[in-house]
Amino acid sequence: QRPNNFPPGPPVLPLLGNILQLNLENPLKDFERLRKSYGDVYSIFIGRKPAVVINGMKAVKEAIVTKATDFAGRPQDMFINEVTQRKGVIMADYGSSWREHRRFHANLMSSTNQKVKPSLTYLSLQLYDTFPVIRHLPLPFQKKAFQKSNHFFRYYVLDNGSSSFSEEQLIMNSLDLHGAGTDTTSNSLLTGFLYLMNYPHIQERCQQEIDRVLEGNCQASFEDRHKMPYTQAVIHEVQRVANTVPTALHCTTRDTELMGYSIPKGTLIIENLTSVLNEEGQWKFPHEFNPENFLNDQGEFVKPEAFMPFSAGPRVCLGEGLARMELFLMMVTLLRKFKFIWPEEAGEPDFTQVYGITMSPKPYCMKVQLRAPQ
Ligand code: HEM
Repeated sequence: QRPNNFPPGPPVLPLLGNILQLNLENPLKDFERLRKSYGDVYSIFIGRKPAVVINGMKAVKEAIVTKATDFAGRPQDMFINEVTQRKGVIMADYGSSWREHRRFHANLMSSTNQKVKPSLTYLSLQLYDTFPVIRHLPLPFQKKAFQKSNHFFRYYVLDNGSSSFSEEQLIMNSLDLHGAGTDTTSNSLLTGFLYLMNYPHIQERCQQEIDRVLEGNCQASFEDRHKMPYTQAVIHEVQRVANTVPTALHCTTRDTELMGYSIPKGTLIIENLTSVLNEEGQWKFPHEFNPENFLNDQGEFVKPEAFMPFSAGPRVCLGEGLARMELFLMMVTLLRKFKFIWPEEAGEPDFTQVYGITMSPKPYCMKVQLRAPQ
């Protein structure tokens, strides 16, 4: 039974709840269908466990920004909590350990993020784990990676006397950052190049802008983005359609209210970010790939409020700054050097995403042509 004044939802079967009404391989269409019947805030039962699904910018904002701390918890009774032993940042509940670790990483990132190089601390950890072969190569990067990783570990162990810092926490935190930071950025890039190959006029317009702004410079810097409104709009539009993290799981930290409904403490919250990124009324072209979604009539870059691929509020993505920098520098550097072509023999492109904690495009082939030096 739904508690008093709980958000409405479909009829519930004993023990099974609503799981027969959800396609567990990809529930996003079901979430949208249920929204049409029950509104922006509704409830479903996953077995016997109630969950509230929050859709659309207005409701999502009220929950995670206006009522920020009320909705900043993470569920603690799931299988993943056993695996992570309730440590780390991502699945840690709202509380002092989460706060201390989040602050530690945020400080480390921002103190070193002033220039591009410092993010090597994180990048090197990721690269080192992803491509173990680099350990055996005599690359200058090797030494840097080691120094930076050592810096990270030393900083963690020495500079933090608090009780929530421990070796187990360090391991879980490293795994969290590795997990959260690799698939997300690389899947966004994969989606980006899939679209750019199939919208060659958009790719060319980016290249013209990049050539013009970087003329005479050997490298792009993150600051150059202010001079590249069109490329910025394209990268943001890529993130919008890539919808890389389609939902975020939260948990209420106290009895609270949302859009007039009552939600008890400890309720699982499914924040449907997909429903914001393609919400009608928020975007000029919600259902197509179109950089105009981020450009005003003067061709200037503008970021609508509904652009929330990193979520918002206290649990907003910790790596947002790093991810935005990575996406910009990688896209600009690659587009400057190469032309990306959809191979004729590949037939019609399939833009359907494969559902998961992170969404990815289906595997595809690309033709890469070196551009004449600009
Ligand atoms: C395009 C790339 C990325 C996207 C779209 C993305 C998106 C997200 C989203 C939607 C969340 C959940 C927020 C919530 O619960 O409301 C999240 C959390 C998180 N992300 Fe990212 N992310 C990206 C890259 C990164 C990178 C590069 C890192 C770090 C190296 C990172 C670290 C984290 C961490 C640690 C959390 C958990 C924060 C917390 O629970 O307090 N992410 N991200």
